[in-house]
Amino acid sequence: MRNGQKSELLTLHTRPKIELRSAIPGRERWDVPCLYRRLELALVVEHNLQKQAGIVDVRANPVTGRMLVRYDPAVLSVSEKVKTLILAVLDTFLAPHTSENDARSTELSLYRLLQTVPPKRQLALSAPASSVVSSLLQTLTPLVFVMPLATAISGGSLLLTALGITGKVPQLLVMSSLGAAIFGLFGLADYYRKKQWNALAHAIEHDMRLNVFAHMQELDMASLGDLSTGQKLHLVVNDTSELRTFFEDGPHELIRTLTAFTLVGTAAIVISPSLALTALLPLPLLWWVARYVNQRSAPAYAPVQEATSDLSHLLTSNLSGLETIKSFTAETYELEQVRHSSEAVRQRNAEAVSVSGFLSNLMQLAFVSSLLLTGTVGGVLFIQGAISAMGYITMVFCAPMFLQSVHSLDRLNGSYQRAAVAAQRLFELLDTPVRIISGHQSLPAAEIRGHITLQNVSFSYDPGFEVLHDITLHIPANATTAIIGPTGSGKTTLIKLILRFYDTGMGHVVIDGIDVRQWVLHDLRTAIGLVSQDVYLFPGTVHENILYGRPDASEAEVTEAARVAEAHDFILQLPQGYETIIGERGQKLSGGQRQRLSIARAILKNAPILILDEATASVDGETEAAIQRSIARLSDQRTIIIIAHRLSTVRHANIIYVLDNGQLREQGDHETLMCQQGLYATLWNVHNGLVIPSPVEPQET
Ligand SMILES: Nc1ncnc2c1ncn2[C@@H]1O[C@H](COP(=O)(O)OP(=O)(O)OP(=O)(O)O)[C@@H](O)[C@H]1O
Repeated sequence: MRNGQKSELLTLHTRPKIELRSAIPGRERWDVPCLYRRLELALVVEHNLQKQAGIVDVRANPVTGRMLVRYDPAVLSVSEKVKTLILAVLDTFLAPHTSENDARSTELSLYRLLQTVPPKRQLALSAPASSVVSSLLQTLTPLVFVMPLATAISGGSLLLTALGITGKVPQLLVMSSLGAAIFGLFGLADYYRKKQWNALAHAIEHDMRLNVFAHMQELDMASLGDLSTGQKLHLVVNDTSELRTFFEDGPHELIRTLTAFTLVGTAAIVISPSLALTALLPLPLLWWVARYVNQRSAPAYAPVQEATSDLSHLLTSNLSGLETIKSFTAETYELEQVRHSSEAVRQRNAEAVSVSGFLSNLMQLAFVSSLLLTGTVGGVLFIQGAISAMGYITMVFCAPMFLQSVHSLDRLNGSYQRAAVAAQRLFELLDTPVRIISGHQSLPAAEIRGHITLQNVSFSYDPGFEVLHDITLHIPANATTAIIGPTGSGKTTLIKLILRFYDTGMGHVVIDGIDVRQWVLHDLRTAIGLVSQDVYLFPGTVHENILYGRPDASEAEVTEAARVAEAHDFILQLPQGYETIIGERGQKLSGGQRQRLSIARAILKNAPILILDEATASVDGETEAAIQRSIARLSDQRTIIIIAHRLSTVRHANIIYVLDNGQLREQGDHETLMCQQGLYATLWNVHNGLVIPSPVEPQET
């Protein structure tokens, strides 16, 4: 960040003024003047506001000084809450010390990013070197025209005459050939330069994308829980590509500008100091016009971007809710919404084109005026004999390149800032420590017996809100254990602790006598087959999805796993059987079919511990009973844990644990628990319609 911007940040630490422009439930547009022309602040505020609970999406626009906030009305019911959040985030980043730290950390991030470049040693050297060569040649390209022209109108080249080439026509031919050679060389050098920077930029993007993705995979659920899928995607795709965009052009633009300044400036001073001064004269004017145009042409397009973003948001939500729209016969209403939104894009675009057309003419006018000034003053100096024809022509041809640099430097600044903020966001994630550290105790799956013990386990997702309280229980090997309890009682949480998606706050989870924290994480998770509540299937074929459980399994093993999961018959009825493509998240299958595929996948994994978390909730009773029978046959070779709300599913389990509100209330087999006449018996009776649940009793399990 520039010093000027730093001080700008420092001066703005009084409470910012913000004003609501428009609001509909779930979406508000705010005027936030302190964001105006402060790209970096806008990006940082946008990033941090997005992390707040209830905020769905934020667009902070430094060009208009406005902010669009999409939020979840269920969490942030009133506008005042959104306002409080915006002010809290602004306060944090406008406070003097924080701003400076933030500026420093942005710069540090870019510096850290540059440190990742040297390992790409060859590219790190060849890209800047090719830029220097290409820039030198580009600065010389005006000579392609200057040399023949000067030869034709002057008395000929003294140098060529001295070399024995006399006569204007031969000299003209030599000059033209030399010019063509320079131009040709520049073409080659620039082609090579583009390839080098492109390769380096893509290598940086590729490495960063892989690092960030790998780190996301390693991070525990608690660290990632703050980021929405959209934000994760933004980091992996958009922020990394922001770095590539900068490296593709930014450093080369800088080298080119410096080369043009140095070469043309030196040439101008050698030819005539007064002409050099003349060439510099229009610079302040041009700088001012370039800034004016850049600052105003972006605002002209900002409303177009906002309208386009609104339209795409509307389309995305409409297209994903097509079934709901149809069921409420709201097609006409939705079409009107889209028509209105699309019309806004068209109108704003027309307005933007008329403004930007004017601004581009203004820029051209400033550019031509600058050239005319140099040309006129140079012409006067030539007439007075202060400079030669060659010098005059050289300046007239070189000045445009010199002056153009001013325009590109201003653009470069914007691209640099976007890359610096993207780098900061990426390093912020990479710096998030991995909290679930693998242990050193290695245990091959074949040697695992599958005794699981929870010793005085307490756990909370958020400090102060304990969801499991002092649980001690034993899950025997080669038997079926059921965990039941009312919704939200902590059943899934308990499973997550066994898998080490989270670590216990207090107490121990022990498998085969070893604390799970001592296990090699890979071994632990390989030893457990999980069918979770939220079935996730990959967009591919049925066969590929089952094979995900054990990629080296044979055809026969895949079919056998499908049979055990009662999936084989329905798979054969699909259009292409096992080769049927099941669509995104398996959307071409019914809920029950999806569940059976995920059971088959877990069975194929053939892990010594199999956990079924509401795995048969969406299949009919008959199919469920068949799956139960198949799984029961597996239970003498492995530990099976079943979580189910349908109590008939767990009736035959060897041991049933009843959780209630994070506490272990009862344990025993079905008969024992029924005799106890406690919570289990009540739930069983409710389940079988023997008791009508009262509002104070648990409604269902
Ligand atoms: N990632 C999370 N962050 C914060 N709280 C959570 C998280 N996941 C679950 N909880 C809370 O922990 C408690 C137990 O949730 P859990 O999913 O373990 O219940 P459950 O018994 O499996 O419920 P269900 O039968 O509805 O699946 C609930 O109060 C829930 O709100």
